[in-house]
Formats: sequence, C-alpha cells, structure tokens
Amino acid sequence: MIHISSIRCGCLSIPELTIKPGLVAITGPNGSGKTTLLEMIAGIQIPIQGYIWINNTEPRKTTVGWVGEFPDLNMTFTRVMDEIASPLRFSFQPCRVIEESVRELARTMGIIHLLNRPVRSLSGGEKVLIALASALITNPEVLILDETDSHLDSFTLGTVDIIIRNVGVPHVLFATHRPERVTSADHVIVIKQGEVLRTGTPDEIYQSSIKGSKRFPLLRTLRDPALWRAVYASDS
Ligand SMILES: Nc1ncnc2c1ncn2[C@@H]1O[C@H](COP(=O)(O)OP(=O)(O)OP(=O)(O)O)[C@@H](O)[C@H]1O
Repeated sequence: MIHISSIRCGCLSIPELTIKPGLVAITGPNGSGKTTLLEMIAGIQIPIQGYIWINNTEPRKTTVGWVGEFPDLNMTFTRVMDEIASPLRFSFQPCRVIEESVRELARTMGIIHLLNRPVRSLSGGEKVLIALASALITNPEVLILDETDSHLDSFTLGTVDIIIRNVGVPHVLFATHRPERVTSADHVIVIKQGEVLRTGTPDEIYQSSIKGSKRFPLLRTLRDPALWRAVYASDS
C-alpha cells in the first residue's frame, strides 16, 4: 500500500491519498502534476511538506523501477545484455547470478534474441522493452511507467501489458493520456492543476461522470476519448 499524506511539492498538493496494489493509471491534462507525483513516489523528488510511505517504508528505501517517455535517453551501455544487467552490476552481485537473472527475465519477456544486439540497432519499441527489463531486473516493489506508451503501437503496448501483468510487481503506476490505457487499469487517479480530481476504478469514474449529467448523454463507452476530455475539464 502507498500512503500519501499532506503532500506539497512544486505544483502538487495532496491532502490524503492511498494507492492500493495493482495497475494504477495516472491521467490528467499536460502540466497537471503526474510526473511530479511519480517522482515523489520514486524518491526522485522529496516533498517540501508531508510524507509518503510505501508499505511503511520511505520511497528511497524501496526498490523502484522507472521507465520514462524516451527510455533510450537513459541507456548507457552498448550491448543489450549489459544494459539490462547494469542495475545488478551496480549492486555488486556475482557475475554468474547476474547473467542467469538476465537470461531468465529475457526469456520471460520474449526478448532473449535481443541480448547480444547493440542497443543503438534496436527499434523504439524494442528499446522500451529493454528499459522495462532493466527496471524489472531488481524485482522492484513499485514499477513506474511515465508516459512510456506515448510512442508505442498497440501490439508493443499489448506485449508490455502482458509482461507487467505476469511479472507480479505489487504496484504498477503509469502516467498516460491514452483513454484505452486508462480503462485497462485497476484504478485511476485523475490529476488536475496539482490536485487529485478523482480516484476510483475506471467504471466508477465513468459512472460518476455520467451520473445525472446532461453533458455525457452520448458517451457509451469508457474508451471514448470525449469522456476523458470531459473528466479533465470538470471541476469535481
Ligand atoms: N523542476 C521543475 N522546476 C519548476 N517547475 C517544474 C519542475 N518540474 C515540473 N515543474 C512544473 O510543475 C508542473 C507539473 O509538471 P509535471 O511534469 O509533473 O506535469 P505532467 O502532468 O507530468 O505534465 P505532462 O502531461 O505535460 O507530462 C508544470 O507546470 C511544470 O512546469
């Protein structure tokens, strides 16, 4: 469980928020504070006020995997094998253990054929899978995908979804602008102008959006981008 209490950090202000384990979509207009929230949960930013606990532990004492919008910008090594292995190498684990761990994860993710390839020769989608593998190799408690889906086709996205559902990371948080991604989550957090506008399952957010409202009479599906535009535009 992730507990957030009385947080202030940059534009963001959150009095109280509990995030249950599962797949959690964080959505909202540009500049609303999604990345700021994720960076605080990852321990990259420290709030100027309030606290965050991840299973009763501070974020910086928790293992967090992070994949950003342009993951190849953070890739350091020439060979895919070395890129995925790097988090374990930096924690000084034995070479044999590292190699076995990388191969096992690569097999699970269906990317074993890429291990000896130069990183620069990979497609954008393949680079995302390698960044995801680097994030997963440490068995994180929390996996964060910050608009990682922005440039992926639906096939690669489907692969990413299957992987993250199968690897069993307790908390997966992803920031997204894509309605079909929001609806695939267990829970949704809608942020607007630095505040949490709504939380709930996709269906709860849909129901509360259409309930008693004449503004949504034609919206019949959670996947309708117009619904999410209207949610972003609403004040409550
Ligand atoms: N290091 C920083 N210094 C000053 N302001 C910042 C910093 N980082 C973010 N901000 C501001 O905080 C606000 C929220 O930014 P954030 O990146 O969290 O939004 P976002 O919801 O992730 O946006 P987007 O969907 O465009 O990626 C923005 O107005 C941004 O300019």
